[in-house]
Parts: sequence; C-alpha cells; structure tokens
Amino acid sequence: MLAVVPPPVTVRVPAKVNLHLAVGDLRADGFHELVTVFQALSLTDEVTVAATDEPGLEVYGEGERTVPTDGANLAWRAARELASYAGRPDADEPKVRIVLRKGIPVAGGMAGGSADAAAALVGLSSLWKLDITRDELATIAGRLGSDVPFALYGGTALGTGRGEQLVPVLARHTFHWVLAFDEEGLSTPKVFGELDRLRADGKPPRIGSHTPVVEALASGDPRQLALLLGNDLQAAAVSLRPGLRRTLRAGVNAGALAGCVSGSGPTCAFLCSDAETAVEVAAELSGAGVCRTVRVAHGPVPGARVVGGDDAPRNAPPRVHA
Ligand SMILES: C[C@@](CO)(OP(=O)(O)O)[C@H](O)COP(=O)(O)OP(=O)(O)OC[C@H]1O[C@@H](n2ccc(N)nc2=O)[C@H](O)[C@@H]1O
Ligand SMILES: Nc1ncnc2c1ncn2[C@@H]1O[C@H](COP(=O)(O)OP(=O)(O)O)[C@@H](O)[C@H]1O
Repeated sequence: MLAVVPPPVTVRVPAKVNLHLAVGDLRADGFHELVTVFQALSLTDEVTVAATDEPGLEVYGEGERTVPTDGANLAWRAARELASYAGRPDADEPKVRIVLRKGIPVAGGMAGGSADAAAALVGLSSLWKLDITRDELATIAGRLGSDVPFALYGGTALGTGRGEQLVPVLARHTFHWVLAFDEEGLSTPKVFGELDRLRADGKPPRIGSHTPVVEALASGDPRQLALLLGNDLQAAAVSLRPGLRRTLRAGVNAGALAGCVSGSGPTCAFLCSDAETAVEVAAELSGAGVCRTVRVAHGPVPGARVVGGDDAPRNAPPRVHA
C-alpha cells in the first residue's frame, strides 16, 4: 500500500518584549498576577516539523548547547499536548522530527522557549491537517506556559492573569528596537523570587497603570512611549546581574530614547526614534563591550505563521513511500 508522507512545515515565530510589566502579589498557585503589555519583535526562531518514524528534536543557533532536546523542550511538550488534544494514538511520543533554528536568546526574557512551543502548535496543526482554531490553540498554549498564547497571536497585546489572558492593543506605526544579549541567561522563577525578596525588604516601588502606555502606542510616538517603559522585574534582574546597569546606561548614551530589561532579563531592550538611529545605536553598543551580541529589531510583527504566508505547506510535492 502507498502511504503519502506530508511535506515538512516551517513556522516563523517572534520574540517578545514587555513594554510594561506590573507584577502583583504571589498567588497560591506559585504564579504572580501580572498586567503586561507585550510587543512581538522581528527577532525570530524558525521551527520545522516533519512526519517521521524516528521522533526527535534538533536545535541550531542561539544557545544551541543549553536547550534541552528531550521531553523538557517546550516545543516537544507542545507536540504531546496537541497530539493528546487531537486524540492521536502517538500522543505519548508523537511521530515527528522537530528542528529549531534559534535567533531568540535562551533564558533571555524574550520568551524563546514559549515561541517554539507556539510554533510547534501551528506547524503540527498544519502537518496533521487538524481542524482547530487559533483560540483553541491558545487554550492549549496557556497550559504550556504564561507567554505561549502571546507568541501565537503576536502584534501588541495586553496580558493579564499570569500573562496568558490577552486582548489586542492598537499600536500605530512601527517601533525600532536595539537588543543587547547578555553572556548568560537568567532563570525566570529566580527573578520572580528575587522580586519577592526585595519586596519583603520594602523595596522597590511598583510601576503604575498601563493606560498611558496604551495611549502612547495608539499615538505611535516613540518619544512618548520611551518615557513610559516600565518593568517591575527590572530591579530583581539587576540585583541578580548588577552589570545590567552598565548595559542600560550604555544604550542610552549611544542614542536610544530609553532602555529596559526585557521581561525577567537579562536581555536589555532599547527603544530608538527611527530605523537609522537603531542601526547607529547598535553599532556603538557593540563597541562598548557591555554585552555579548547586539541585534536590531522592529515591532509589532505577527505571531507564529507558516513560512510562505498561508497555512499551506510550502515545500516540494509529497514524497510517496512504498
Ligand atoms: C516574565 C515573563 C514576562 O512576560 O517572561 P520571560 O521574561 O520569562 O520571558 C513571563 O511572565 C514568564 O512567562 P513564562 O516564561 O512562560 O513562565 P512560566 O513557564 O509560565 O512560569 C515559570 C515560572 O515563573 C514564575 N512566574 C511566571 C509567570 C507569572 N505570572 N508569575 C510567576 O511567578 C513562576 O515561578 C513559574 O513557575
Ligand atoms: N525550545 C526552547 N528554547 C529555549 N529554551 C527552552 C526551550 N524549551 C525549554 N527550554 C528551557 O526553558 C528555559 C527558559 O527559556 P526561554 O523561554 O528562552 O527564556 P525566558 O523564559 O527567559 O524567555 C531555558 O533555560 C531552557 O532550559
């Protein structure tokens, strides 16, 4: 009998930066209540999924040696969750090969693992020809991690709950960013823990409401937005990684409008007035010796999408196996 093997599917998925990240108190379930404004950036990972009888996962690019290739990988967990949701018989070990090409720094506060999970959900829905909506995928995504639903939708969004409940936010125009990657990642739970510790000592002050940030996004004026970037986790990330103070200063000295730690860090994100300035800031920051790598990016961009722009697999016609 002839079995048609579907062609592999490749999905591109964005990193995120938190323009506003207000951390509430620790909940009974171990998570903190959040109010955050996410923006998806043109810094991306690419995830290819292919049907196979020899399941496995390969990682290339940013942090390739530090990313787990076993069942702990978020893309692999996504494959299992989706296979189980779809009632597939291979749900324990889905018959897929997953290849991650990473541009997003690992443990960098830019949600790279979450992005790969979102991309795996989108890629496998297409590979397995599942009749599933993005909202259904978002429910599965929320079980995998607080940041995974946003990576599905992209754009600019307000996140509440533990960050997984999303509503889109209007962002006029494109914003230009410079990203400074640090030598090593920071663990998200450790940074939240450090914030709890600092707060128990009565510091630091909490950032205010997200409303002015939403207004600045609607105005499209980067100068207005720059004044409002705020992240409650920044003090905790800087406390664990004091060198970030120098990086943040260097970006502003190089000509950025403002800088902040992205999420739980240690990546620093610098908002610039336009694309040309971003390139100049990146060049100066690379020479300043305050970080490992510098990247230029813009946002908002769409969430996880099959490469080629539609959900049709883009590769050569199906191979036929005897
Ligand atoms: C801080 C943020 C901001 O967007 O992003 P990153 O900097 O990690 O990219 C997110 O809240 C991270 O989301 P994500 O990385 O998906 O975290 P999860 O897997 O859901 O949780 C990992 C751990 O972080 C802590 N955590 C996470 C989210 C939250 N609202 N409260 C928490 O206290 C908990 O200790 C949890 O066990
Ligand atoms: N696909 C993946 N890519 C990166 N890290 C992953 C992945 N799957 C699991 N991880 C684990 O998740 C941790 C957090 O990774 P990441 O999502 O990149 O950082 P952050 O939560 O700071 O945005 C890593 O240290 C790594 O051990």
